[in-house]
Amino acid sequence: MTTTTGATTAPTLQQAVTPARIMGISWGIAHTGTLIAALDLGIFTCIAQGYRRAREIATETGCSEEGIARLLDAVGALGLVEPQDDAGETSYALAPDAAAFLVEGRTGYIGDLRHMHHELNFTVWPTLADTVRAGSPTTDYFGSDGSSLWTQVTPYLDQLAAAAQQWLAPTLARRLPPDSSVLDLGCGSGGYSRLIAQSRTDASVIGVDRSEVIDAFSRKAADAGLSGQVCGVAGDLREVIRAEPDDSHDLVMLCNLLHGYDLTECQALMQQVARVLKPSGRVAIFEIVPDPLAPMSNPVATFFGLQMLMTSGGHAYDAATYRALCESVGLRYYEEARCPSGPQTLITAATSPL
Ligand SMILES: C[S@@+](CC[C@H](N)C(=O)[O-])C[C@H]1O[C@@H](n2cnc3c(N)ncnc32)[C@H](O)[C@@H]1O
Repeated sequence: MTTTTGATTAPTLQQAVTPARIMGISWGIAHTGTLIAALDLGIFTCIAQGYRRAREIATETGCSEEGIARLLDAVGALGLVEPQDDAGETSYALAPDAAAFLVEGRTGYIGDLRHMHHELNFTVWPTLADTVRAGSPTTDYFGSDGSSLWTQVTPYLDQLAAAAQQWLAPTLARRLPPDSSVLDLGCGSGGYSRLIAQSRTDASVIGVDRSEVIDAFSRKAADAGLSGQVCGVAGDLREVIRAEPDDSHDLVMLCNLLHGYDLTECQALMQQVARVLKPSGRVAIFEIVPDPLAPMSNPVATFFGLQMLMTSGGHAYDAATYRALCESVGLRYYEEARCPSGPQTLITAATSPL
C-alpha cells in the first residue's frame, strides 16, 4: 500500500500479499536519481521562471527535448510537478513543496542536497553489502582527515539546515547567562552558533574545525558583522579542546558531530567537554537519533546508522546511548527535545539542574 507521501506500509493480514511494496522500495534509487538530475539541470527553477513546456525547458537547459520530456514524466510521478493540458500540449506546474524548496534563489531552497549525493551517497550506498560483510567502512570519511569531503559539503550545510537552525539557536540562546562563552566543536560553516551570536550580542563564540573548513566559518561570521564576537580556531577539535582551561565555557555545542566517532572517541571527547564546562554550563548535542523500537517513526535516523557504518567508525546512536555518555562524565541533568523541522534531536546535559 502506498500512502499520500509516497511511503509504503506493510499489508495487513486481511489484504492480499503482493510484491508491490517490495518493488516500490527497490525503485527508491530511481526516485533519488530523478530528483538529483532535476536539481542538477535546474528544472524546478526553469518552471518557476515560466518555462513550463518540455521543449522550452529543453532549450533553456541545453538538453534534448526527449530527455527532458521523460525526466518531467518521472518528476511528475514523484508528485513534484503537476502536468496540465495546455491547448493540446503538456505544461508543468510546481507542486507547493517543490515551489517552496527546490527553486534556486528562493529563501527556502534546499536543492544543494544534491551535492551530498554527488560527493557521498552515490559512492557509498552501492558498497553497502560489502560494508555490512566487513562491519566497517572502506573509507573513514569522518574521523580521519576527511577534510576534502567536508570542504565540498559544508558550504551547503547552512542552507540545508536553515529550518533546524532557526529552532535550535533561540532554544539555546534564551538559556545562556549574560556574557557567556560558547564553544562550537566541529562548527562547519557555523550556521547554528552564528545565529546564537546574532541574537545574544553579549555572548562570545569560538568555532573549531579543520583549517579548510574554518575559513568558511570565519568568512561567514565576518559577512554577518560578527568578527569581534565570533572567532574560528583551526585544528583537530580533539586536540584543541585539550588545551582549553577548566571551567571556561557556558555552552559547548556538538552539532552533527558525535555520530562520526566510535563510543571510545565520544567518551574521550565528552570527558573533555565536561572538564571545560563551567559548573553551571551545558553541553548541547544535536543529532539524528533513531528510536530502535520504532524504526519507521524516523526512517532517516534509521538509515543514518547505515550511512555511518559506510563512512565512519560512528553510528546514529540512540537516546539511551547519549544519556549514558553524558552521565558517564557527570552530566547527570539531561533533557531531550525533538526538532520540529528536521530529523534531529536536541540533547542538553549539565552537572547541575538545567
Ligand atoms: C556533519 S558536519 C557538522 C557541521 C556543523 N556542526 C553543522 O551541524 O552543520 C561535521 C563537522 O565536524 C568537523 N570535524 C569532524 N571531526 C573533526 C575533528 N576531529 N577536528 C575538527 N573538525 C572535525 C568536520 O570538518 C565537519 O565540518
